[in-house]
Amino acid sequence: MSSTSGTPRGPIDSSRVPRYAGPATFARLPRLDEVGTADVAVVGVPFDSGVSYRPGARFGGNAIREASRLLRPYNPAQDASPFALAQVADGGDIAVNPFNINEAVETIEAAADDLLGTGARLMTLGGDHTIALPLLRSVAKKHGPVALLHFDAHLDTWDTYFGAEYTHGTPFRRAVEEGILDTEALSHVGTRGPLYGKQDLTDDEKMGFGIVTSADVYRRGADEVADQLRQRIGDRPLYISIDIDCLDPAHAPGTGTPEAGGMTSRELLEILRGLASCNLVSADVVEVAPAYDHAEITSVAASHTAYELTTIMSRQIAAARTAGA
Ligand SMILES: N=C(N)NCCCC(=O)O
Ligand SMILES: [Zn+2]
Ligand SMILES: [Zn+2]
Repeated sequence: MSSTSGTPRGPIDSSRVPRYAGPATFARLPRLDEVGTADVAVVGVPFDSGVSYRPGARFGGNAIREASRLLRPYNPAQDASPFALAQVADGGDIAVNPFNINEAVETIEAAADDLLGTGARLMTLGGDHTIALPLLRSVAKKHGPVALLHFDAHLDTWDTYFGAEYTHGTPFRRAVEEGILDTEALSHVGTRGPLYGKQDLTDDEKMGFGIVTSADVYRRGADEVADQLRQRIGDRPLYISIDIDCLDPAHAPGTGTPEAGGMTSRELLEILRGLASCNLVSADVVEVAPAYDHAEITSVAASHTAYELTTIMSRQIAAARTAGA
């Protein structure tokens, strides 16, 4: 059955089947092959060959799925039941070559093309931040250059590492060079930590990015930051890329390049809720490296982050359907 028409199939009922039983899918949702097509496809990309420090984000997607067993069907913060409003399904993993970054980038783009071609929006679970480039390429083929909200401790607009163009520190410079971002609406949020030089900031600004540092979030508060971001984005098609290291290492220790002084998970979730009216076409949550995690702190934060993003998309899909009906 194609579930984009008819009643969406929701998560396994945790009052009947204990939530710790059985194989993990995101939020205990059905697999994509069980429902045919989905409005939102949650997909893993187990790839971390683009990292500059600690490896391990290839295991991030499955760690987020495991942690997401505790998510419940109603989201009070957005007053919505995301899995009833739209068909959300777990599309499994995009299997990519760990020994050839260029090939991996091509494979991710092709797989994203296929999924977006079915009409689904993507909620991608990384993987390291390299994967944002092929995902953005694919989204831009469908929507044209997109607005980007990039939550991260890092700029990720550096040029190359050891001569490599495709790494987790360089996806957004490549994306600007390729013309797949709307340079009127680019923001980093949560930025902090030492840089290679002041030029990093000058280059970044020239590419069109605005910066909301983690200290700005602390000083101005989540609501004001969300208002400012919303104004900049307007009704443009929006892609949100969330590097879990935007959070303080206290809130997300399980990541590859941790930086002190980050946002709290409460701040991140609140900013996202403040963006609920934006036209979110796809999103990713990347850089969860479970080997450095403790008590699933990081993967729980990442699962709630993906839940808020999924809720935003589901609400918009339902609203568009009502408007079109
Ligand atoms: N995208 C992430 N997580 N990190 C980028 C850090 C690049 C560097 O080592 O300078
Ligand atoms: Zn980062
Ligand atoms: Zn990053």
